[in-house]
Amino acid sequence: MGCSFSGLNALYDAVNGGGDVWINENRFKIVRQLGEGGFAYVYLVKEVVSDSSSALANGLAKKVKDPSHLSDDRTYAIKKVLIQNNEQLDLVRDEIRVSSLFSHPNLLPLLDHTIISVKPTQEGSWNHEAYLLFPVHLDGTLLDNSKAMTSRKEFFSAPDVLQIFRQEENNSKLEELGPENESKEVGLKHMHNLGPPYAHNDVKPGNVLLSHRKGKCPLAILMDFGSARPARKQIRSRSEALQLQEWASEHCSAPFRAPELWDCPSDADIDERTDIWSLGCTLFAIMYGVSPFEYALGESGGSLQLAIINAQIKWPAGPKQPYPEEFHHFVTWMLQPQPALRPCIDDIIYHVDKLVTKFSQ
Ligand SMILES: Nc1ncnc2c1ncn2[C@@H]1O[C@H](COP(=O)(O)OP(=O)(O)OP(=O)(O)O)[C@@H](O)[C@H]1O
Repeated sequence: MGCSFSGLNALYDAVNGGGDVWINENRFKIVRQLGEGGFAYVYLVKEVVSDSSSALANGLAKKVKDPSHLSDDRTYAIKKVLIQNNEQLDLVRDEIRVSSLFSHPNLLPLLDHTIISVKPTQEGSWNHEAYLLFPVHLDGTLLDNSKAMTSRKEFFSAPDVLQIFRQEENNSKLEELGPENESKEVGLKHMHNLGPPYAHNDVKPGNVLLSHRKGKCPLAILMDFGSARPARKQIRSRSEALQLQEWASEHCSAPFRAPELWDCPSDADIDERTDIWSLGCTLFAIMYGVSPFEYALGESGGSLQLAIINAQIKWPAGPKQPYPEEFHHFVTWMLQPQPALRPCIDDIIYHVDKLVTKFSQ
């Protein structure tokens, strides 16, 4: 993936003037900041078109393959990534390359991107900025939503937990798209079933955007493919194991990180079930607002790594349990510390469908 330098000066001047951002031939006005990450800022933007009557036929519409990704009011999200060295540049290029592999209603699509050089660093090498354009979802992440619930001492209802997790309703849309999309699947299954299978590697409530819909359960959209990689790795030496652990410590959020990524044996077959562990932690967090291991350590603290390696799970006690025992068993099943015994995404979908039948009536 090469850098695009089109519109370089216009883009640089506009951004520094605090006004518009150009991504290739399209111009966007920054409305406000939506969030920020490690080296990134995310803005709500509005596409600027010269002739508003033909807005949806021009500009971005010419660029975006799937018209359902275009917004009626021309608002989008732009993620601006600050790049200081070649390693960071490679990471952004990976994020762009990997994002273009997926097309699924539960995976946030990358609509367009540009990488520009901005100014030389003191050492004389160039700094870059990447601008990534996405559909915008203004109802916050699953983390924002579950934190708000927890602070009000409220819980998602049992059927809502299952619907958010399963996303079945949304996927009936897939069946309308044609036979190749006929199987009811969630976004993660789409990634795990690619050839080769990809792992997201950072499944957590902060990486799931929610979009509320009238009379339906919220649409959950997995984002942030910066850490997604081919999932299957054969580890055959101590140094390969340490390399994997080091990579995971930088890319996989600690409270949601699978045990084999904390303490990898020198002879191990790693696969996409690292994501199933994170999915189990995410389901716990939909119910109780935090990862199970942060919950188990509580205020007294302790080693997160040990709690995870020992699969030390604790359930909220009390006479009024918001969720049936089956939900706890389901989470415990996903949090199987031995990866070879952990279920895969097809098992999860089969099981959650049984729970939906039982608890969503
Ligand atoms: N498409 C979007 N629509 C609405 N808000 C968004 C969108 N993308 C990102 N955000 C907001 O911006 C925040 C940061 O985005 P993102 O997680 O992609 O950045 P990051 O640098 O990869 O973060 P991290 O360092 O946590 O991995 C999100 O938590 C979310 O609140």
